[in-house]
Amino acid sequence: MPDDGFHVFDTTLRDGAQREGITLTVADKIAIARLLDAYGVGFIEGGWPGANPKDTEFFERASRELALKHARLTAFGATRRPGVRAADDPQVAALRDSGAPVVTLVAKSDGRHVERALRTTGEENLAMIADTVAHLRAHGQRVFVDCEHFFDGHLYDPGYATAVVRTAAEAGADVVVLCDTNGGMLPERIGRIVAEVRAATGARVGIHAQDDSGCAVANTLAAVDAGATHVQCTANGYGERVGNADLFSVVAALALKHGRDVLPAGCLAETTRVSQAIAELVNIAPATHQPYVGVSAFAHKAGLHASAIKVDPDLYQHIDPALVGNDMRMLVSDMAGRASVELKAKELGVDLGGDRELLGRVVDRVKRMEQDGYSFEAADASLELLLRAELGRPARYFTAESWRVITERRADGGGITEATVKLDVGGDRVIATAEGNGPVNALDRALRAAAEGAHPALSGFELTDYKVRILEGASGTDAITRILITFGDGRGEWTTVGVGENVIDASWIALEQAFTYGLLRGERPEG
Ligand SMILES: CC(=O)SCCNC(=O)CCNC(=O)[C@H](O)C(C)(C)COP(=O)(O)OP(=O)(O)OC[C@H]1O[C@@H](n2cnc3c(N)ncnc32)[C@H](O)[C@@H]1OP(=O)(O)O
Ligand SMILES: CC(=O)C(=O)O
Repeated sequence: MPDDGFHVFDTTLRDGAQREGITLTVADKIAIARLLDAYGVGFIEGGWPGANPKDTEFFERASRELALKHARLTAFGATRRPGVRAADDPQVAALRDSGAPVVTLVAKSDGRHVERALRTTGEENLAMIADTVAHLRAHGQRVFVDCEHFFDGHLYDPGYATAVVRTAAEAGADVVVLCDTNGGMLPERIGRIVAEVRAATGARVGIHAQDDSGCAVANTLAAVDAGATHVQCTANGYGERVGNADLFSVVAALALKHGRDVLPAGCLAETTRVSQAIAELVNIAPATHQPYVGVSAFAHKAGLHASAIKVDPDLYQHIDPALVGNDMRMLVSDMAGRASVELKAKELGVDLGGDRELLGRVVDRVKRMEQDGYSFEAADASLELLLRAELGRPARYFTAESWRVITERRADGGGITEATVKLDVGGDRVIATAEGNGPVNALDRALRAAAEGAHPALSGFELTDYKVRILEGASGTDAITRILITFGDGRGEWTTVGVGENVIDASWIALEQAFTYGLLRGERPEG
């Protein structure tokens, strides 16, 4: 269990929810809080009680429903309004009565904001901070103070910004968090100011970095290097405008590069799973290129990289992906060499026996096909069929003699699409015709009708994705079309690629391969 000497503070449910496109229900918040708690963060900022009914309800339900194992629930809100006592300010009362053992208070620390946004004096702002901290402390709550616009404020008037930190600490704030609210700072300046503030005040200092200059993670780590012992982050970097410091990058860097025990034992390996689960809950597709957790974070495409990775994966990876629950992936494309193909074949469970001549043939074929418009990066199933064919062991459950599609449109707007396929299935010539709502649907049905008798597993295959990409767009309707088709069978999914001068040709190739590959994988033992 990480000790209280270093805080991983998550604000996904508060600052993360300020991202455009995220709208969380109370149930979403509870589910995310459970994931973060199991992941082992020290604090979960749940929202701003009193600011909206949802956040108020979250805190009511959290006290009853969330039995947090690692994290302490934290309520966020502002210092009292100017000219009122903290005890008489209804929004301070909402924080006090939220049931949260910890409160994070946002306070102004930039003189310009005090004068122009709060419309009060520097002195009154200091009194607002001191009163509010003392009031909540007197009610037994632990208090952190988020100094909004701290770094800009420090550049404008270092004396006043430092006085804010000193006031908060002297009033009983446990941690004074220096915020790069506008996100424009760079790491060197963050490190220097954090060190100066610590030396001047002796306060325990935290960091909250927005990502507007693309430096939130670097700024967080620079602050830690300069002595900050509390890091505020959000899952996948969600947050206001472009976002916050990504929790997963920060935690992985602290654990794996700084050697700090920031999570309970065993939790770091859950990083990728937790990142993806939260992405699902907020309904934003996981960022494929996110450091540490993205599906491409350890995907290797260049042939030279693969040839070194074959000797030792560490030669082209900054960490072992398993440490954060991710996997290395090999991509085969026109940038591949023999080593890429060899490693990819291993990943797919196809033994090429280290045959250099065979590997060279596969590389040449892939490169030629990619030149013609194919892309194997996202179509492992097509690549595996190609490897098997080159090995002289093609997967073949049926052979197409011909296919035909007719689409009829009537003047009244009605119409029909009909496909006929002629197959050789185990030596029998089978002809089947089917109707569909479009050419691909009709071909899909006709193919099943022809082959299902011999291969009943086909009935369990379901099309889950169909992507069309027009290549060489300049040639208009003469363009080449690339189709990626994904099928599933309840146990998993697979993707095939087809290329052709028309969309139906390309779709047929991808469809035929998808059915073939589905039957092939059905022969393998579960898992
Ligand atoms: C940097 C950050 O991301 S901080 C997080 C900010 N999060 C949010 O704003 C989301 C939730 N906010 C809300 O629901 C609303 O803004 C509320 C309920 C908090 C306030 O709503 P309203 O009372 O209608 O005020 P409004 O939003 O227009 O303005 C904010 C007020 O808070 C005051 N204020 C701003 N910062 C502070 C502070 N640190 N201490 C005290 N008061 C503050 C402003 O001066 C302004 O006062 P005014 O109403 O006298 O002009
Ligand atoms: C507190 C906060 O979210 C900020 O200053 O950016």
